[in-house]
Amino acid sequence: MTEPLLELTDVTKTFPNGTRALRGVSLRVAPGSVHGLVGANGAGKSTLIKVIAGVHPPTTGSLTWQGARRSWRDPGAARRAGLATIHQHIPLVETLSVLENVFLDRGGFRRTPVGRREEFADLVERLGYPVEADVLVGDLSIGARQMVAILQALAAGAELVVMDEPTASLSEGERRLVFDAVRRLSGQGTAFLYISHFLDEILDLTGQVTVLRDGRVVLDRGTAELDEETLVRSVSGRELRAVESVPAVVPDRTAPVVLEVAGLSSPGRLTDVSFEVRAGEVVGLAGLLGSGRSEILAAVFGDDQAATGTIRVGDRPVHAGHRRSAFRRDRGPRDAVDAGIAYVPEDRVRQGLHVGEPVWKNISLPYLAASARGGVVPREDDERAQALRAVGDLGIVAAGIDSTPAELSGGNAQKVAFAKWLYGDAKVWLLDEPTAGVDVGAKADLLGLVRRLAAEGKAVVVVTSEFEELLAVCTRVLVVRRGRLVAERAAARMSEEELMMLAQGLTAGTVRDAG
Ligand SMILES: Nc1ncnc2c1ncn2[C@@H]1O[C@H](COP(=O)(O)OP(=O)(O)OP(=O)(O)O)[C@@H](O)[C@H]1O
Repeated sequence: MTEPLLELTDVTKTFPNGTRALRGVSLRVAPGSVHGLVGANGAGKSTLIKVIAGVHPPTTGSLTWQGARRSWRDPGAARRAGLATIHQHIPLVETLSVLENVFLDRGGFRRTPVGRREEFADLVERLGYPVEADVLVGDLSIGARQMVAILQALAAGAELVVMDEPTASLSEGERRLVFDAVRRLSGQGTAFLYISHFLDEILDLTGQVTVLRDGRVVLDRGTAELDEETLVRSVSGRELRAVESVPAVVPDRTAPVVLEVAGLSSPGRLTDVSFEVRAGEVVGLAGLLGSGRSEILAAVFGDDQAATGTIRVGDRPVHAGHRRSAFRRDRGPRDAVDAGIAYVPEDRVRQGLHVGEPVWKNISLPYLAASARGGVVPREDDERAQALRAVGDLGIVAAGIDSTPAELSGGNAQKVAFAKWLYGDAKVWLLDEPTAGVDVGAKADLLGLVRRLAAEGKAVVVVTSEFEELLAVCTRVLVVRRGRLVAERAAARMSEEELMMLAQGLTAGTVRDAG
């Protein structure tokens, strides 16, 4: 190997609560390489990149950057030395333009110097993806924001770009754009440390892979010598059952309709969306990012004040009877929960977790509310037992159920937010990107869980960007485009390619025009 750009030697990190997140990690990243970093939820990936980026000082061990031993005083020091980190939630300023965001680090963004436009044009040329300088970042798709974040890294002179799950909520097309950009830039000499739970991406994109498990490197190998099976085994430490091996639910066409949505509209978002879900059905909403698929779930849950239309759970109307608008934010979600709807939003960690409360309380909150409505106040012992069960069912890695979500890895916090709804008495489940951010083992567990819910007679609606997953877990798929339902298929009779075409509106002959 040529002289590494970055070298970590025997790095350990112990948090104040005693968690040993890194237990002697060594890693070498070559200049201009694309280096994959993978591992199960809680394996230590985020902690490692925080050490690299100067957010956490290592407890012991050393970091060598461009041949010199360094210890970053703060993240600014790492950035100035040529190390950029792009996190999943990209901290761009929505009210500023692309140009202003790209040069944010240099300040003075209210008056954009003329030279910056030329520099911007050069950066865009290097990236090989057309991004307009004057568009507001708030108006961009997540994929385009990734591109802006990459431009920002280039503008800061980054030689190593650390990308933390860059494609987690991207559509297939957007993923390809990110891949192309990474390949192109690495060809020009920029190195990437690429973190992803999508092992096919890792195999496709990287030249070298490091696998972490329980804070240790368990595999470090050239990608050409790896296959998916080896990688899966190394990440999860076990043989995985494929999702397909969980028996699929065969829908019963005579089963009662549990959820009925009729004429659901919301100005600028949704137009006349109508569908039914029977007991035991898993219905998938497929569409590109921004198609309105998540908005449908939010509106059904009552989280869209402008929405109109009729929603029923069994015979019970939901969100009815308000004069000004059928859906009032203050009443909507409560009425939905009372009617038996559980909603796991995409951004569940921010929307669904109380970060200051321990894990066991987070898991028991809806259960507590339901029990209290029934006149029974659960004992703390019961709530703790419930939480322990959830930790076992979902394989949540935490020091204990008294940890707070802030002390958990991203994927494990996702699982806590999910677990929160598991033991309630919901009849309808609305799941937005249920497997986002979770590792390959937990993904299979969660999908198995969705099937179990259906087998218990629940009505489930799932939104996911991963079409393969959608087809594996759903009985029926509705395709959403520009806020309308444009096609419906039995999942068993549909291929991923067809789904992709429909979502993009490419088969005009078979799809009603979405207008
Ligand atoms: N601030 C913290 N305080 C205490 N423990 C922490 C803290 N941050 C992370 N941990 C613990 O360190 C371990 C590694 O977490 P880390 O976030 O690095 O995992 P990860 O591999 O990035 O997981 P994911 O794929 O879920 O993002 C976990 O056991 C986690 O609970």
